[in-house]
Amino acid sequence: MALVQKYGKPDIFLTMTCNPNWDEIISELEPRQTPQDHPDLIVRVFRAKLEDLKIQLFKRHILGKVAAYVYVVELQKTGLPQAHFILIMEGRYKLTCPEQYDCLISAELPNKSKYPELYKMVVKHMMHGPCGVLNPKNVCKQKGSCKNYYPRPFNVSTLQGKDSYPIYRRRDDGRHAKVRGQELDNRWVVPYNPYLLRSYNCHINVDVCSSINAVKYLFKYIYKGHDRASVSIDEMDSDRNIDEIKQYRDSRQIGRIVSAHPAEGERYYLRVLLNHVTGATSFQDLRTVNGIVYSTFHEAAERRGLIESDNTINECLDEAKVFHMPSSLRRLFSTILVFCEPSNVHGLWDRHMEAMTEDYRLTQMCPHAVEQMALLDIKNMLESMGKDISSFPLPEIDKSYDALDNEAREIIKESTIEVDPEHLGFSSFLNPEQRYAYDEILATINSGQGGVFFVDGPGGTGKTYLYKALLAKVRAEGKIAVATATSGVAASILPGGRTAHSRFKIPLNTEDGGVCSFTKQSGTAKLLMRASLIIWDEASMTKRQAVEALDNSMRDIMARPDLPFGGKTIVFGGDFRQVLPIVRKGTRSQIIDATLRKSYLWENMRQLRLVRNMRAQSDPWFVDYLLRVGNGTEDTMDADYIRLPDEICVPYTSDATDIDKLIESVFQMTLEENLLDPNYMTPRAILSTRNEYVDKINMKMIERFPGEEMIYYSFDHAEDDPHNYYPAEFLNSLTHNGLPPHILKLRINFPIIFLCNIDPASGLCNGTRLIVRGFMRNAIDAEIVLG
Ligand SMILES: Nc1ncnc2c1ncn2[C@@H]1O[C@H](COP(=O)(O)OP(=O)(O)OP(=O)(O)O)[C@@H](O)[C@H]1O
Repeated sequence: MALVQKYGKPDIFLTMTCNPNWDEIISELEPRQTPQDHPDLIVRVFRAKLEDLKIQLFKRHILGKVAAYVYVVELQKTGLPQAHFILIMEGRYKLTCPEQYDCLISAELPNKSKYPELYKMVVKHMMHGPCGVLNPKNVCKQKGSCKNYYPRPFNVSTLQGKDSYPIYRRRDDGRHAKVRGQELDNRWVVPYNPYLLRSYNCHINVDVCSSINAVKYLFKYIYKGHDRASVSIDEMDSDRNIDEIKQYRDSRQIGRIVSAHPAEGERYYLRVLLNHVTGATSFQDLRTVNGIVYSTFHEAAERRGLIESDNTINECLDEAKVFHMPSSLRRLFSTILVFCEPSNVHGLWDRHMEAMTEDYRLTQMCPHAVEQMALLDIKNMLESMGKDISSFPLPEIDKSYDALDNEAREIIKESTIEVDPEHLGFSSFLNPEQRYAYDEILATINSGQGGVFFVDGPGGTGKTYLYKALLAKVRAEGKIAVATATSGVAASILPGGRTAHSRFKIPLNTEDGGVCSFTKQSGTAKLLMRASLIIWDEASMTKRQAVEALDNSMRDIMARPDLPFGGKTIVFGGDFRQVLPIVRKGTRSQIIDATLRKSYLWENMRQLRLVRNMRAQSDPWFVDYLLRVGNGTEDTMDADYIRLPDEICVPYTSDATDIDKLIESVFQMTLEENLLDPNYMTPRAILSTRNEYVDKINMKMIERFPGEEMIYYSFDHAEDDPHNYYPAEFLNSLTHNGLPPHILKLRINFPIIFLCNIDPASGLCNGTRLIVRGFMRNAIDAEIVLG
C-alpha cells in the first residue's frame, strides 16, 4: 500500500506459470524420466526465465517504463512454480484508455496462417477450460458457473471496465481451436501479450488492472495463502472403469510428500518408507520386510536398513563371526572403535570377546592371559590406524604381558620388515639414471652427513623401482629405512609403507611454521632418530607446509636446528606433471604456491632426474604424447585444451547410449566370464570428474552385472537441526567427496574401491580395489585384489 501511496494505482497484473515442457527442461531429462521427476530442474529453469522476464520488463521496458512493482512466486498445487507481478507504470506509460490496452493485450486467437507459432502457443497455454456445459466438472466451477466468467461474451472493441478488468475485444471472427476435446473460440481466450507469450512459450496472462479501484484485493490476491487446492472427482465410465493413467497425465502432479519431523515417530517412519519402498499398495505392504509383517513403521524401516538401529554395530560383529577368523574380527573391532564411535565399548568387548579370542584359547588356558593377548593385538592394530588403546574404555593392559613399550615396538616393527629377495636384486637392473640416483643416495647414507634429494621422474620412469631397491639394500644391512607416501595406495606398494601423514603425525591443517604432533619422547621420534633413510613418495602431491612441518620437527628432535631435516638422509619423489596438492577452490597460483617447489627447502634438495619410461616401452608414441602433455609442450587449442587422438577416444554423440558404449569399450561386459574374473575387471576403470557421474555409471554397471544383490542405505542426519531444516532426503541426495551414495547397490563378485584410509599399513586405504565376496545386513565381506 505504501507503493500505491507513492507511485499510484497498479496498471498491469501479470501471471507467468512454468511450462514443464520447456526445451531447457526436456533436454536435461534421462530416458524414461518425466519433468515430474525433476522438480529441482523445473524450479531452476523457471527462475532463469523469471529473471529474464524481469530484464524484459524492467530494463528493456517492453510494456513501458515501470515505476514500481511487486512480485510473488508460489508453487501451485500441481507443483509448478508461478509468478504474479503487479506493475505500476511511470506517468506517461500509465494505461488509461482501451486503445492503449489493445496495443499490449490481446484476448483473441491470432491468424493461424500468418502467425502459426503464436497461434499454437495461444491454443496450448491461453485457452481457458473448457468448462460449463462443455465440461461441467472443470475445477473452476463455483455456484453453478465459472468463477473466472468464461466463456466471456463476444465484443467488437475493448471497453473500459468499472472497478473491474477491461472488457477486451473478442470478435466473432469464426476462429476456433480444439482444446481438450472441445472446439473453443475467442470467448475462451485468456488475455495475453503476444510478444511475451512468443518469448516464453508458457501460460503468461497479462491484464490491465488500472481500472480496478479495490487495489488492496490485487495485493491480497498475490499474497494469498498457499494451502488450497482445486480438485475434481470424476465418476467411473459406463463400464465402471477409472482411467488412472489419464487422470495422472491430466493433473501433471509433481509428487511431494508432506514433511515429517523425526520427533513425530511413526509418521516420520511412514514417510521414510514411502520415500524408499516402491510398489507398495497398502500400509501393511510398507510394514512387510522379507515376508514378515512388522507391527510398526519404525521396526519395518529399521529392518529395511533405512534408519540407524541402536544395535547395528553388535549385529555387524555377530554377522562377521559367521565368516571371519578371530584375527579378522579383532581388526573389525578395532576399525569399529576408530570409525564408528560406539557408545558402549565395554559392552561390545564383553559380548564379542569370546569370538575374538577363539584362536588364543586353543593355546592358552588362562582366561586373563587370553584377554590380554587379544587386547595387545587390538592395541597394535589401533596404533597402525594412528590411535592409542588407552583412549578407549577397554580393560587395562597388564604391563607384564606387554613386554615391549611403545618406543621399542615401533623400532622393532620397522627393523623387522622382511626384505624381499627380488627387491635386493633390483640394483643389478637399474638403468643409468636410476643407478646414479641409487649410488648418490647410498653414498650419502654411508657418509653419515645426511642430505635431501628429490627424485623427479614422469610416471613410469621407475621411481618406485628405485625406492624398492634402496629400501631392500638399507634394510638388508640391518639399518632402519622408513617408507612413506602421500597417498595410501602408493604407501601400500612400498614394503612397510605408511602414509606420510600417519607415520609423521602431521596435523591435517598445517600452517606455515607448523610441526608434527609427535613428542620428543615418543616412539615415532625415537624411530626417526634411528632411521638411516626416510623416503616420501608422491611429495609433489602434498602441501609444502606438511613437508616443512616434518623439517621443523626433525631439526628439533635431532637437535640440529641448522640442518634441513636435522641432517637425515631423506628422499622425496614425485612428478609435478601429475596431481598437485589440493587447495579447495584455489586459483592456479594458490595451488602452485602450495607445492614443494615453493618451499624454502626446495633449494637444498638435490635433484635426481629419471627420464626413461620403463613402463610403456612397448608404446613409445603414447609415452611421448604423455610427456608432451605433462611438460606443457603439446599443441593447445583455446588456451588450455589439448586434442585427444581419435584412436584413444570413444566418440560422444549426445545419444543416451553413449555411456553404455563407453562401458562396453572398457569392460566388454557382454562376456560374462570377463565380469566374474577379478584379473580382468580390476585393471580396468572409468574415471570421472564428478561424483554424480560416477554414481550414474556405477548404477549402469551394477544393472548389467549378474548375481545376487544387496542394497545398503546411508543414515544421514544434520547435527543441531531441531527444526528439521535439513530433511533426511535432502542430505541423502548430497554426493559428497569421499562418501558413497545414499543407495549403495552391490552384487557378489562386483569390484569396489575404498574411499578412505582405514588402515593403509594393512592395505585398507583410499584407492584399494576389492571384490565383493559376500554380504550380510551390516557387514560386507570383500577381498583385496589391488592396492
Ligand atoms: N630398471 C628397471 N628394470 C626393469 N623394469 C623396471 C626398471 N625400472 C622400472 N621398471 C618397471 O617399470 C614399471 C614402472 O616403474 P615404477 O612403477 O617404478 O615407475 P614410477 O616412476 O614409480 O611410476 P608412477 O609415477 O606412475 O608411480 C614397473 O613395472 C617397474 O617394475
